[in-house]
Amino acid sequence: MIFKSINPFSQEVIAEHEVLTNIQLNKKLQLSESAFKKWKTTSFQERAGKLQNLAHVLRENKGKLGLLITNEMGKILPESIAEVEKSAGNCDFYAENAEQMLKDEYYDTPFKSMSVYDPMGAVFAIMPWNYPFWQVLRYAAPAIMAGNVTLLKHAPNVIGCAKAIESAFLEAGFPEGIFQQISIDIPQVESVIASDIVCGVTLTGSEMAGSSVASLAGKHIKKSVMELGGSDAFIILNDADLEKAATVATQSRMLNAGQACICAKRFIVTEKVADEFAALFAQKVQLLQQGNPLQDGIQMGPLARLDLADKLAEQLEKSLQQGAKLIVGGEREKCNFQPTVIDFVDSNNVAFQEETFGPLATIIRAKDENDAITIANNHRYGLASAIWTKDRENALQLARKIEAGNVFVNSLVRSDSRIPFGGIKKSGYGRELGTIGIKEFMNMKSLIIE
Ligand SMILES: O=CCCC(=O)O
Repeated sequence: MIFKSINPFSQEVIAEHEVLTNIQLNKKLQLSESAFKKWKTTSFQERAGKLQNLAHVLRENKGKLGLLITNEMGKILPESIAEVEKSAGNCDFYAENAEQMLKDEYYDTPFKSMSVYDPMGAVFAIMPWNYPFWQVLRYAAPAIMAGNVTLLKHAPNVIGCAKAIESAFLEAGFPEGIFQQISIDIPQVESVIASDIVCGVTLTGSEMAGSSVASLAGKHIKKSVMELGGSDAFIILNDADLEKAATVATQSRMLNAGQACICAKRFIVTEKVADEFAALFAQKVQLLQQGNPLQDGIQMGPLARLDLADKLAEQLEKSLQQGAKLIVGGEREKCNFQPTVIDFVDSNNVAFQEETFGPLATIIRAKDENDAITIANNHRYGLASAIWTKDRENALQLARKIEAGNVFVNSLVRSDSRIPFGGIKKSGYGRELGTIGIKEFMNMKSLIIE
């Protein structure tokens, strides 16, 4: 069996990658085990030196790696290069901070008591194609700094990126087996999870993939972190700076051609300012230049695969049948989906209920502030949200009422190495990034000494 990398803009097959046989997979698992035995004994200093080398290798090659990302999944070249830089930044962050984050913790007891953090083995990662470098370095940098090793099953359409990341680790001086990419098919996933060397599973992907992988992790008593879908609310209140909100709304929905879990998907606007916001938003979305992601000046490339464009087109058609009004875009040619805005969406509409993974923005009109929060929370997902208002105090009160893992006020929702990231409800559980991110796959061992 082979996985094909297909350039979504040209539809050319750019590479073919063979799926590992079970014998080859077992060898990789054995290599993980022997690599872990040595790696867990290395000092933070040694690991940090290698991770900083990796950051350097990524930055030195950002042009070439950026081009690979764009060719495999279609995002515009500047976004691809920025993704490589952000990944390098995450390596630096954990290289600099891991030792402090994992220092022993002492307790106030009449006897001596403390907790120490031990690495546990191989973190098995199942990662998506939308940020093929960032999603990987986001979990791998902390896992490896903590003394764990890792096995990556990347999405079949970005195996070239997976191989390039593995090569970058080797070029940075990491011993073989610390980071391994494994091109495997879905039926092989359980054997990896079941393997004794695997201490846990981290998955970024769809709710359906999360549910089945989390079940397997449960069956084999392995910890899991799930970063799943989202339908983030972008709430605009009467006193918001509408011009700025519309600019950030455009960015937040359309970046990466709308293919991010944390793209704003539901624009919930209070009635008083809804017409004005809709007009500003439509104007900005209409100006976006869509086309060849390698061409200067292009702001949005194609969707990553034809089936994704088919699904979005279907969601758009249904939502219009259900009463939404098309105000911008709506056309689609192969993987190129016009940036689109629909208005007068209600909570029964498919574009409200389902995650829309592409450049389709939905405007929902709310009676007032309380209604806006109720609408935002009336959803199966709870990844992130944004609130736009000039009243910062009120914003903080409202932010506390939002059911999501992250809430941003007057700002673009984004991930940041320093800040925990993850969701609730069907958006998953566990956290990546920050201090909590590095502790997810550690044995917090308590020591009590009388
Ligand atoms: O797809 C979601 C991840 C986006 C990010 O971490 O910035």
